[in-house]
Amino acid sequence: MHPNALLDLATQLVREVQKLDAPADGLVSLFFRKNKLLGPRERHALAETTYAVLRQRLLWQHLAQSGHGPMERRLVALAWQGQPHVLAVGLSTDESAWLERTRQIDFNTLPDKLRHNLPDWLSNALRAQLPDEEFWALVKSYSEGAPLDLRVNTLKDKREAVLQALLDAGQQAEATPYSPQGIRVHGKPALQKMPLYTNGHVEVQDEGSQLLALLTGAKRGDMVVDFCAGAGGKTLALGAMMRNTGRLYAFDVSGHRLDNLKPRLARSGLSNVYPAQIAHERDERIKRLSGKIDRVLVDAPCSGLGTLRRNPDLKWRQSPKAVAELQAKQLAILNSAARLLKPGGRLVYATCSVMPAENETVAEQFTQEHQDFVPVSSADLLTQAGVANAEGLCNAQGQLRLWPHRHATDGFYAAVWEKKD
Ligand SMILES: C[S@@+](CC[C@H](N)C(=O)[O-])C[C@H]1O[C@@H](n2cnc3c(N)ncnc32)[C@H](O)[C@@H]1O
Repeated sequence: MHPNALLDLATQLVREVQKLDAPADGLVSLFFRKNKLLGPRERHALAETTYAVLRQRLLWQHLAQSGHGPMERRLVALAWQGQPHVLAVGLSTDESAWLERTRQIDFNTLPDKLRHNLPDWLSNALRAQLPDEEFWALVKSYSEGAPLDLRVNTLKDKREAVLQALLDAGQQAEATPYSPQGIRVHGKPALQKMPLYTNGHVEVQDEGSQLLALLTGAKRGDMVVDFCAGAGGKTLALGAMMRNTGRLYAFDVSGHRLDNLKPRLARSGLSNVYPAQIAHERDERIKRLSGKIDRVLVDAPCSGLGTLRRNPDLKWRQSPKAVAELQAKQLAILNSAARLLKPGGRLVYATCSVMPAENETVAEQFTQEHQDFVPVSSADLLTQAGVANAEGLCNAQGQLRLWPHRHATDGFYAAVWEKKD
């Protein structure tokens, strides 16, 4: 495609995504479905440029003020991630001269806000939790993107064997430092074409997610509920921990998300999973299973603010009001899910958020209101599950608290309780 046409399409895509009225990943996929002539390399350039605009939106908007022409075209020029010749050929002489002038600016001299590219409410919430140096390390991690983590399906294979197969196929990969089932792959392999993937030996799953599943301690013969199962990332991990025995209910209010679990289940070889759409957290099905379940995982709907490496649009699409609304929902779901547990059973509450309002605050309120649930240290449970240096993954209360800049995972949180006998 001619550079002019490619820059025009990039401008259109950035205009769509900048409306911030829908998740960026969905808008990018939709755009590619509508523009079938784009080749893989062009798609990559457009997607990466769009994400680069979102990641450093305040900086680019500030620099774009000095240029001419449509704002989105200026943002594309500033954040361009494709081949340099596209800009060299596609931009006018004036545009090229302007871009060159912006490149002379030393970004380190700019105000903090243009360097961290976060809305005030979010930077304040992060700074309240992290010393200055760590805050900037976190900001840096956001612009580096996320690695590709795989979880080995232990029903079908062993981590060492999968790792060797990947290395033999010329991939750069290594065992993840914490999860005993994890492999981190560098570069962008065509995973979906690999037999290891199509035959269900591996699934894509952030190392942090793998640790959440481990916290449940689900084992052979257990009755387990994955309350907010979605497309089943954690369901699959739980089913493998249970060695395909017992009964694993995968509940979600979204039938569409549960539908996405089906092909993954087929690949995984699991036959102990019972997906079921529920109307809400107080659905009749939940009442019927009350007091019968050994392990409940509540992977609650959350702001997703722990996933900014992958979803930079969320920092512009979320708000303090949305976080407060989510907190109320999270407590309602947790309270309802807790009723499922039998005495001695274990409850895990998890989010992919770094906001205390969705994490420690929810856990504290639950503990205060449920004298029959005793908090359990995630650090101890992870150590028992064979995770090295588990203390370093947890907050002062022993709850799992993962950070991209510290642990190279998404920002996950988990609190665990056991129901008194
Ligand atoms: C963080 S996502 C789950 C991700 C999933 N566990 C995984 O590992 O792929 C949260 C899920 O909660 C679901 N959800 C929202 N409200 C719910 C409710 N009241 N009861 C059960 N699930 C709910 C959403 O549809 C969404 O799929």
